[in-house]
Amino acid sequence: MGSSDPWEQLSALEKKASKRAGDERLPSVENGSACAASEVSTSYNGESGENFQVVIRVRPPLQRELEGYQPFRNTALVDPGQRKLTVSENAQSIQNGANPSDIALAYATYSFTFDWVYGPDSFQSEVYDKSAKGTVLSTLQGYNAAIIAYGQTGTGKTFTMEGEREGPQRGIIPRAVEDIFTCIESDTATGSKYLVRASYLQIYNEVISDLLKPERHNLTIKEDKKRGVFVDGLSEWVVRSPQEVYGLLERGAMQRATGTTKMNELSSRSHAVFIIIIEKSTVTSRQEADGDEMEQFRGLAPGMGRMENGQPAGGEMMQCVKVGKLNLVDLAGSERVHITGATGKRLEESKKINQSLSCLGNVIAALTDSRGLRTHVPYRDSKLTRILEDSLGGNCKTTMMATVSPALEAFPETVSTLKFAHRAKSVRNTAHVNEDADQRTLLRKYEQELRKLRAELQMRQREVVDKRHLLAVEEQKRRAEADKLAAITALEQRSREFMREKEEKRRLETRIANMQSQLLIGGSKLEDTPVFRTLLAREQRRMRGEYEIRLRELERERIHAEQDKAQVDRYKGLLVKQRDIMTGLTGRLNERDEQILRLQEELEAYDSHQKRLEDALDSRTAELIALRKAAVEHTAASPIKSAPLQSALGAWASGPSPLGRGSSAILSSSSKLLDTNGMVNHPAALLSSTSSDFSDMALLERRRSSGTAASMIETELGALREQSLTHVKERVALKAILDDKVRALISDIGQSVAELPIEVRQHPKLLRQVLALDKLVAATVKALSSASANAVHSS
Ligand SMILES: Nc1ncnc2c1ncn2[C@@H]1O[C@H](COP(=O)(O)OP(=O)(O)OP(=O)(O)O)[C@@H](O)[C@H]1O
Repeated sequence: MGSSDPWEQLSALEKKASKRAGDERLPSVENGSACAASEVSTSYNGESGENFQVVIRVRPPLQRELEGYQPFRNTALVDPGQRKLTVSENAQSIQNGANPSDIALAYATYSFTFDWVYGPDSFQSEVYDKSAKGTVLSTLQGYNAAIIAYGQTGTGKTFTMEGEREGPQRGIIPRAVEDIFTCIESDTATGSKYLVRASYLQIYNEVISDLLKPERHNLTIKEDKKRGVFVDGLSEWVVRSPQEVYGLLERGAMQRATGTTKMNELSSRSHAVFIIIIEKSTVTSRQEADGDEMEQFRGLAPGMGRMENGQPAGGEMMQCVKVGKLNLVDLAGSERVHITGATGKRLEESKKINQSLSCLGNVIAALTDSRGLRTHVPYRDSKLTRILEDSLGGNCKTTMMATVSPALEAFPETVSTLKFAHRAKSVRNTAHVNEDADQRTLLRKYEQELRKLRAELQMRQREVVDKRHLLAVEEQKRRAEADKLAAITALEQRSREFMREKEEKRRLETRIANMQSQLLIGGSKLEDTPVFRTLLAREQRRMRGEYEIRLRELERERIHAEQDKAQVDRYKGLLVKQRDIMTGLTGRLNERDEQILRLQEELEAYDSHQKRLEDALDSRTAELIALRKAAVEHTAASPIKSAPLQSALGAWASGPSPLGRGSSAILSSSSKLLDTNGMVNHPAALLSSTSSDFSDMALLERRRSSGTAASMIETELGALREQSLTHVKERVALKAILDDKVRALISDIGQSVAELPIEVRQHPKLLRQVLALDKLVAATVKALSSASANAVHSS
């Protein structure tokens, strides 16, 4: 399909489809042919599927159409009773009684029947009640439902879907929201619960955005078995009243892309989908429930799901959750760009809108393929068709609301819309109730969360009760202790009183005894009478008994009090001891921590110091090896042998060649300590080998090989002697040259200098240089003389 204009594409599709179906009578706007209204009507007269309704709404003429450069001419004739709409370029004549078939001969004339046709005078309430209400309310039963407004730009899609928020001009969305909440409120069945949430998205230039969370942009569409097709990352808002939904709608409307076009001052430039998801939970007894659909439900309400003798108590209660989804779709209006004169951004928008509407046309065409093959439905060709996949030919009760203009200037678009809508009438949907068989609904999650929270609350309450009990016991204990203290104080007081009484009694007894000793009864003292004595003895016994009992009691109480005090003291002592131990332990732990930290730091410092030393050692070792090697080579190559240097080199320097056996042994020994890259493998070992053990190693090497290589040494010695003699000769010759020729040369120079002019002769540098040269020659001759003597001596 080359063109991006949906009208043209639809016509092409119509032509194709009609050819396939062998239906040549279908009208075609593009080829200008027209057919009789009755014929057209008959050809389209199939019953629409119950789950896919198509209705048409003709809006009243707009001011712009009434006041246009041409006088307004109506093209739409509505017959609501017959659910029939006739559109004609000469509708006026038909309205005046002319036969539509006759008019169709000269003017393009079409007749269609739909599930409902609304004329320009229709009310919003009428449209909603007859064509939307049923679809909307089916969502409360767990069905998917969709209302899709389709039509040319400026024909009343937004007016029909949204209208005004209040008053009689309220559109389908506000009325649907009201109805949903009214139904929920009026559902008084016990156990019925609802959870309603809403989302709002737009597809603008093929990009899906969340209108309620604008930062969520460029969302992707996903599909899974449970949820069907859904927009990943789209925000969902739980709503509890129509007002909350209106709030969301207003927020979303502010984000929605709109613009002014030639056809509509506030044209929607995006497809908008307002989604309402309703989860309904009902509780029924198992007997009433369908085994497959219901899920055992326990714990939502007291007594539910109780088991008695392994049988459900009083009929086991079941929870059933149904999920209904309502898609309210306000499509962006299609337009013929060459007529509307769109340019720049508007042109791009229009292209994208037309493109996605073309995809919608393709999907409808595929779904209504007259061959009934439906091999491939191109849902994935656009975001719009992908989102509406369920609503078009899927699990959904869908109402397509096609809007048209009555104006003659919009006649081609009107015819195209009607053809598209009529084709859509053949779409068949299969709607079924969505049961939450796998417990994934939000409602269930909320309920589970609620149950968990309630259980937690109960536990907390129990804990609070326990704590209260503990507090009461502690209060009792505190009071008992206070009482005990009071009792002890009282006892001490009583004890003191008792002692006082006892003292008083003794005093009285003494007084009585004193007084009685004065009395005489029948010639004898009163106390001496037997009656008196008996009485006194009895009284004394009684009093003693009483006092003894009282004393025993007091003693018992005292012991008790002392024991309690001792116990308290013991506990106190223990606690103090434990506290001291803890304090001590904490102190020691802190000390240990500090010590460990200090040690750690020291260790680190030592490590880095050691590292530095090792590095220094490595470089020194390398230097030493290089120096020794250079010295050996130098000694071997030099004709002059310095005794101190040779003794310093020790065994290194001895050998027949500049790199003789001694030095090669050392070098091979040191090379063992170097890896293939010449890196020092073990610096400490190398140091000890190079500083003192190299000569030992060379000697050892010599000893080891002395037995076997004695002859080799002899040969080497002979060669050395010869070499030495040659050197002696060379030195003697050199000495003679220096003595004769150089001295003579110097005296010549001296004479030449003496002959020079006085100012040149007195030049300090020249004289000094001649003297220095003379001295140098003398020293060299001397050195050569002693070296020759030594060489002669040693050889
Ligand atoms: N049935 C109607 N009764 C009265 N006025 C209507 C009706 N339908 C549409 N209108 C008016 O027509 C104009 C265009 O309508 P609307 O914006 O709803 O068109 P649209 O199809 O949504 O356009 P677009 O696709 O460009 O967004 C508005 O001013 C609206 O009030």
